[in-house]
Amino acid sequence: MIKEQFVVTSAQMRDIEGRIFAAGMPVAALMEKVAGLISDRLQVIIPKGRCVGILVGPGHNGGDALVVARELHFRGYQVWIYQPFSKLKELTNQHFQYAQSLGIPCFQEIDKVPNCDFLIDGLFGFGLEREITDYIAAAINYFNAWNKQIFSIDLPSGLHTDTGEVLGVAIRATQTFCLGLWKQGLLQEQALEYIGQAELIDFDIPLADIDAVLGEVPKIQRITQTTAIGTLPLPRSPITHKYKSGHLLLICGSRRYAGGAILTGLGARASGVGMLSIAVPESIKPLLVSHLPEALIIGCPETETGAISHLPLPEKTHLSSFSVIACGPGLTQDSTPIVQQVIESDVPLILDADALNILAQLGTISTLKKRQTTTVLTPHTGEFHRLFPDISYTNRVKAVQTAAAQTGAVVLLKGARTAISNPEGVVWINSESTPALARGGSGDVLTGLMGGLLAQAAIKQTPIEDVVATAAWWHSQAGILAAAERTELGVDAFTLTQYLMKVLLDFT
Ligand SMILES: NC(=O)C1=CN([C@@H]2O[C@H](COP(=O)(O)OP(=O)(O)OC[C@H]3O[C@@H](n4cnc5c(N)ncnc54)[C@H](O)[C@@H]3O)[C@@H](O)[C@H]2O)[C@@H](O)CC1
Ligand SMILES: Nc1ncnc2c1ncn2[C@@H]1O[C@H](COP(=O)(O)OP(=O)(O)O)[C@@H](O)[C@H]1O
Ligand SMILES: [K+]
Repeated sequence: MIKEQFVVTSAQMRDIEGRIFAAGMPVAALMEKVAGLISDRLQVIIPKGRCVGILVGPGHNGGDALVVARELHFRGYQVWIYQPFSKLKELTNQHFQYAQSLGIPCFQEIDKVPNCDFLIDGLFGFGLEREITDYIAAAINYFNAWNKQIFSIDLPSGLHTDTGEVLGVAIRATQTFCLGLWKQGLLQEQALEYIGQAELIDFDIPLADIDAVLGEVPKIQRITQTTAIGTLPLPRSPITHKYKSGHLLLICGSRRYAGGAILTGLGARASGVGMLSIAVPESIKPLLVSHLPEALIIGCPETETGAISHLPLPEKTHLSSFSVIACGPGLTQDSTPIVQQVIESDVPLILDADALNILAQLGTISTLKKRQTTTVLTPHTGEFHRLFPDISYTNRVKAVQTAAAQTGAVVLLKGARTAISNPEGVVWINSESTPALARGGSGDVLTGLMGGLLAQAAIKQTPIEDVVATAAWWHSQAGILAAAERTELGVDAFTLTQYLMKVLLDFT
């Protein structure tokens, strides 16, 4: 495991730091080390000599900020301190005394602070334990209203370390320097607008201390480039052949939603899967053939609404010749028998979009409980609510853990920070994405991509949830790359499929 993968609660961070201090590392030394790293980063970002306002809280987050104030002061920045608290922790108080002895202007009153273009938020870190009220809340609102660049130490002050919810009011940071290990709250959707650009400041926490607190297999992990790339079926064996790179069956599309089938097919194509079969209603078969000449397009009998009525394949035996089946994009809700058929098959299965809506109608838990092989569900929040009406999805980590435990499936809940859980409750969070993906069709692309990767993984026995996490990572990295080159308005689902390959060229 690498540092970037771990995700901790405030209690776990407290325990980990407690082990470091118990082993002999003086608190003040760690603070000096951490704040020194932050000061180095800030000197790269903030032009020399500029005015910098330091917001200091009563705890060690404030202590960090005071060390930063001292260092920037010596480096020639115009520093002032706003410190409105009457009682400070001992170490924080010492740093405050010293800053004052250096002649750094310190203000207790909000209306006395001079204007400046850069603010350092050292009010609260992972020790925030209750709602922020009265004059501190007023101060946070005041500084937010400046609309200046704010750099938060560890967390934007006011965010709950574990859930990311705003405790009354919170600093809207331009950048957040998360200390040591990613805090769980920084990976929650509701925190995103307060975090700004987040980066991890590694201060050499021994892995032994992390393992001692989080255990061998941590419950929650951040998907990282390293883990994602490591899971890809690369490099290929020189003696491979098309059947050794998996055979994926997509069951998707309808006369009404032909595009969904094409997008899913293009996502699958980008995965590198060896053999791709796509079952669609007969009437749109020519369309698929023209877009995906390499795929085996299976024209199916269709209902009068233009949905697949049944698969023309001979019963089950044929289905089991596929490594993976991905079913749902553009299917419409008139294809219930197909969804029942694939659920009853013994083939690893991804259900998305309308297949999920049909599953919800059939009864999520009762229908899935018969399945013995791999099932992956990829709902967005709306589909999730239909599938699991009594699971709240405000805490998305808990939501996917509960859904996965109840169904025995791997559950991926799509969104700005996609969360994935396996039935044992191990959760992966995709912590980097782009709102450019929030457009119709981009979920279809993910389904195809994931199906193709799973089909290849079946050959290599790669754990299912690692492959699902890699698909989510690859998909969002393609969105990020496309948005960088075409703006966040320029990433339609078809374009997204074209960027999937570019991502790998960057990372491999
Ligand atoms: N533990 C350590 O020695 C280290 C901690 N670090 C820094 O210290 C921070 C944790 O320090 P602390 O544990 O002191 O906690 P914080 O500095 O996050 O602040 C908690 C303090 O604020 C008070 N407080 C909490 N909620 C409040 C509210 N709503 N209104 C008013 N006061 C409130 C608490 O009573 C406590 O004194 C980390 O986020 C990080 O910035 C790093 O320097 C590494 C070393
Ligand atoms: N605000 C956002 N930021 C980043 N990614 C997002 C955001 N909103 C949605 N997404 C991603 O976009 C895709 C949308 O999928 P979905 O809702 O299934 O679309 P469709 O069903 O139309 O294909 C998912 O991969 C989801 O994670
Ligand atoms: K802070």
